Amino acid sequence: MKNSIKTVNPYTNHAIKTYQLYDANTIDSILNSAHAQFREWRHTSIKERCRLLSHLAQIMEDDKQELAELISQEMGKPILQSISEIEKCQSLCDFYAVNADDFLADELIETEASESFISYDPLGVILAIMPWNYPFWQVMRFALPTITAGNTAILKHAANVTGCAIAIEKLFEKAGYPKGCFTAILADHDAIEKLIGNELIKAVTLTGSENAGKSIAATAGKHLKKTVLELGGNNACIILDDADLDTYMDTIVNARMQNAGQSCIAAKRFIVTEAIYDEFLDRFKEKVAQLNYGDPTHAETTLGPLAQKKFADTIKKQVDESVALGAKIVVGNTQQNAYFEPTILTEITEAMPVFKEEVFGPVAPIMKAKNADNAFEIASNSRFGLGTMVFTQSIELAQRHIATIDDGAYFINELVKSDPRLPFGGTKASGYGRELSKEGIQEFVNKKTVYINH
Ligand SMILES: O=CCCC(=O)O
Repeated sequence: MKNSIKTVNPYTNHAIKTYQLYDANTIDSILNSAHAQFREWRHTSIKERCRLLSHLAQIMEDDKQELAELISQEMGKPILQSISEIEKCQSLCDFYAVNADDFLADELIETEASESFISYDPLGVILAIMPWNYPFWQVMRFALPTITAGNTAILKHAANVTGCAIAIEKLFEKAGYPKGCFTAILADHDAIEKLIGNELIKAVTLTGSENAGKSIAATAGKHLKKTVLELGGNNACIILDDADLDTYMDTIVNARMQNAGQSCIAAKRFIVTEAIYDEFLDRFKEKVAQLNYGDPTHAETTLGPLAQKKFADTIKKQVDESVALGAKIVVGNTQQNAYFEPTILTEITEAMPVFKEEVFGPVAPIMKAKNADNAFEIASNSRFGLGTMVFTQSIELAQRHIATIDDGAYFINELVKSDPRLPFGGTKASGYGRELSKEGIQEFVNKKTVYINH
């Protein structure tokens, strides 16, 4: 069994660093220390927790360039997008620093009692298993509300972003969080399974693939532990005849191509009504041709490699299988190591991998729909349920579908995106539970009923 992790820069293919996995004793002592800290931390005031959030935002501001460079080096994200990722983490600190007090305040409910209310109490040590595609944001999205609610956190990050995991732990330390509030562990799957079974772990959250979600939820279920799962997506992007392409074409292309397409909420199926189809395809092609592939550390780069060569291999297979089933390549479909050329495909059927599977890279299958009803019908044919977006000037028509979309999000004239103020999460094979907003900070709490007669 491997007992080390080697990180590799996907653009240069050069090794970055080797890390030893933690042994069982080290993991035990981290868990004990997180638990010991929880017993203290749960009694700190919300005011103090919010002060630390603001301090954390300031430290990220000071270290922004260095942190962003680490993201770009470990997973190939273009530097300006890495900087935005750090800034989004700062905005999340700011959001909870202002709102946590309200979100966690006792909620009075009138009954026959002299007083009755819900008290939002922390649970204990929460384990997070996080992915590499937004290596700071996804971790902070879990950690900031969870810790601010009075829990402590242990992170098992994706191996290819181990440097980011350690940098995040250091950020919490530098911001003044007590030791044990947030700790990263370097561990393999077996160690994680064992950890989930430990009585000191009170709940588990995972952002990752559907299979990883099923496996972690099964283990957690065996031990009756709560899980929050944010899994894959296959978001439809519907373009209706009256879409305002002048205004939204950049947004639409960005919905698929940002982060080299490696986003759970990316637009992964474009469903375009007949009358606008040809114009849309031409304009999409034109924008894709303007993407600038290159060194992720250069500011002019807008498209980086995929985070690992094996991810590009998977995409190549999904595209080739779709082509064998009749898809037509308009542009793209070449691969070189971790680079996968932005690819546009047409003549798509619902049996093809590019339609029914999540394709985690810069691949845009574009389908023709007869009309709006047909477009929404095709869009709904997915096992996944993260989000749907529609571009149209017929707002009333789009609004009529609010009740019929089964996903966790529905965006009209905007790409599906996460926002600290809004709940984030999916349905069906995309998982369950919500992150961000008031919903997110109330996921890992005991909503305790308190009933008092004087
Ligand atoms: O991969 C999922 C996207 C994450 C986000 O934007 O919050």
